[in-house]
Amino acid sequence: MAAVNRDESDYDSSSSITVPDSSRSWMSNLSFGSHRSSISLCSASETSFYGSQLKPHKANQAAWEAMKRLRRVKGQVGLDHFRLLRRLGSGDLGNVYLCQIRNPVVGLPQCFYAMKVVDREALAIRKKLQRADMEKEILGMLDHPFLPTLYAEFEASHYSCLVMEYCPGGDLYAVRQRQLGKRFNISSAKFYAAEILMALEYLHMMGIVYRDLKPENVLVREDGHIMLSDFDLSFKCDVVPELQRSKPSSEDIDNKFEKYCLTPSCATPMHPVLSCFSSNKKRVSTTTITEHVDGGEINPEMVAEPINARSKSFVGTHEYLAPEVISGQGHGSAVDWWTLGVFLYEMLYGKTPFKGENNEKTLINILKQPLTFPRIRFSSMKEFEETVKVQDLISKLLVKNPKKRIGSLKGSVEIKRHEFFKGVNWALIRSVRPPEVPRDIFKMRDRRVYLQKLSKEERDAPYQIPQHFDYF
Ligand SMILES: Nc1ncnc2c1ncn2[C@@H]1O[C@H](COP(=O)(O)OP(=O)(O)OP(=O)(O)O)[C@@H](O)[C@H]1O
Repeated sequence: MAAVNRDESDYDSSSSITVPDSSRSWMSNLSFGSHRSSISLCSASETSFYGSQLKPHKANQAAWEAMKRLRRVKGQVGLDHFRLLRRLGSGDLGNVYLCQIRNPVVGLPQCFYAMKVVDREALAIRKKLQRADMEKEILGMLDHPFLPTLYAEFEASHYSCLVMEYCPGGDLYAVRQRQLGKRFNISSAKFYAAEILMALEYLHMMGIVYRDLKPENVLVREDGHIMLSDFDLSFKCDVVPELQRSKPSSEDIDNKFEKYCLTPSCATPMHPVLSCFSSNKKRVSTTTITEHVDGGEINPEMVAEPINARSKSFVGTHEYLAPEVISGQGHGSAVDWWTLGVFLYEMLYGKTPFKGENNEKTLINILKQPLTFPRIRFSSMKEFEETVKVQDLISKLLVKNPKKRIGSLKGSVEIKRHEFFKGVNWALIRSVRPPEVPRDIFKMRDRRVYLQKLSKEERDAPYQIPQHFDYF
């Protein structure tokens, strides 16, 4: 997702430390069609539809039902079935539009969707097509309340279109700017961190390392709960379930790490993001079930962590890069726990922990500078106690050595057990009232603007791909 005033990088690493040119940014403004005079008016064709797969958590949702009915009636879902209302934002890969189904399904409320439109020709020239394809593949796999649902995907001319859930609450970077002192209070930060932790846990279980956690990529849904977005920097590997009967020693883990981490295809530098994407059975990652003997009782515990998945790509946002990404030594799922630490820090203190005067200094700080926290005044004993706990968690997440970082052995389970999250009802968190619910704003502003009735002519007119995708 496009960041506001935040420098980002997508440099491929070599095995040495690379300090990229601070002026380079991967938020270049791709404007569809601005460089081409015409686009052929071929009809949109649906390449595949993930709706045919089960998305159990969406079973009763109107937006999902409307899409299923559309597919049933039309056979295929394509661009001409949607009305694009406005551009929601743009990123390195494409533009995202707010849209609705052109002829609403009788009996169902008219729903909004977000459509990500990617110009495949332009991306091919920029050698970023594989990223877009990976994002599409990952989105198609997801079925989780805090992750995007891909309702439909199709191609229209040389554009690739992904129809997803629309999040009217903006991103957490923007939400933070509205808070008093541009900082969240501890309980709000805990809520958002807990939901993100659940989303990361699910991704890791699926063998996906997210790699791009930052407030700009955390969108707020209509009900105030979060949705992680933007998977074009993620990497995916095979997850092989494994039953682990005893707690592994750190030596075992180190051995495993050595054994799997640098298989040739994984270690190939200059092959960004996709270096771990191909299915290579040697690059085993694990879904582990451990049994703990605690006071004579065995407490089986599900641990899913692609610990052994490795990539050497230099991707991410400078301030959020983990030390092992910068040093190019190969990284795995522990990078997501590092970014969770940076995220929590930014939520609470309104800045990231290692930011330097420029990108180069930031990277050096990440590698060398010890973690410190700003001094703050406490308004209550409870706030003091909570601060001690959250600072302890952040310190454990921001351990520079990935093998010693919390979460690197048993994944999310270790983090969920931390004192800071004590009392969080993980199973019911999606039913908890979020700190902010954008529904009211949505009702007042967006609905008035976007729920205008279409005339019959408008509804019936066939959709034509505009010369420039921005004009609609
Ligand atoms: N589901 C959504 N609901 C509302 N707005 C969205 C949604 N998805 C994306 N956006 C908006 O569109 C912008 C661009 O989206 P996104 O980050 O997915 O594009 P991208 O090309 O992958 O970006 P990046 O350069 O970060 O890789 C976001 O900043 C956000 O404002």
